[in-house]
Amino acid sequence: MDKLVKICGLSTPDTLDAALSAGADWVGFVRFPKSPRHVSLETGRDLSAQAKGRALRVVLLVDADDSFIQEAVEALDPDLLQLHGHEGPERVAAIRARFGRPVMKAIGIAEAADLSGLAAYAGVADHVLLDAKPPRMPDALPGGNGLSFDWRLLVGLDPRLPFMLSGGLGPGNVTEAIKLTGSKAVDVSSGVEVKPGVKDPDKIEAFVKAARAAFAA
Ligand SMILES: O=C(O)c1ccccc1NCC(=O)[C@H](O)[C@H](O)COP(=O)(O)O
Repeated sequence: MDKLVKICGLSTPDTLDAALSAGADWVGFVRFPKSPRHVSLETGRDLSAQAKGRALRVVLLVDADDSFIQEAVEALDPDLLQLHGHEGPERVAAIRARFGRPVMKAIGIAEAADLSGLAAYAGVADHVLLDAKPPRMPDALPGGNGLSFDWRLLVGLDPRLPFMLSGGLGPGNVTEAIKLTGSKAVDVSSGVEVKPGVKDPDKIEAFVKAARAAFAA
């Protein structure tokens, strides 16, 4: 995987423009109604058109059924689908085959044992997103919680497919995260916000700059 910076949960033209102008490689749009970052099909269509040709467009879905995925694919025409629920290898393979888009499967990490599930996605998913496991609370979101996991778990890891590091990253810690894990790809949502769902253009720019500098070091 090339060196990649992804800004996830963009929901307005201005903050999307900030991400594109800062040089984000991937931009993410959330299609999950319980999320403060959820975009309607109409907004998603417009944002996706704005990003087309400037960044790879990712649509994030959580345990979505085929009709929900179909309408997202038709409206947003994503370059990649991010599956952030309990989709197992068979479901990931089925979605990839049916919708003809590359897929990134999110895996929640809290301890070393959580990494053992990765191998099952080799040859099935195109990428994995290693994210912090969500808190065990009834209303917790499956992702976008601003929580980190212990990055030392990734030292020496052979994930057998390209991985992107996520969870609690921000302009102030992405340098250390890249240095420690050697990750070639990073993803952020809460760390470039002023409050859940409200992105900050200055933080977006600072994050992209810090990640690029760390990749180059
Ligand atoms: O961002 C959300 O609201 C969201 C909702 C449901 C599932 C996943 C969600 N976000 C996942 C992401 O891609 C985030 O970028 C990733 O979990 C990291 O989030 P953060 O720790 O807030 O940077």
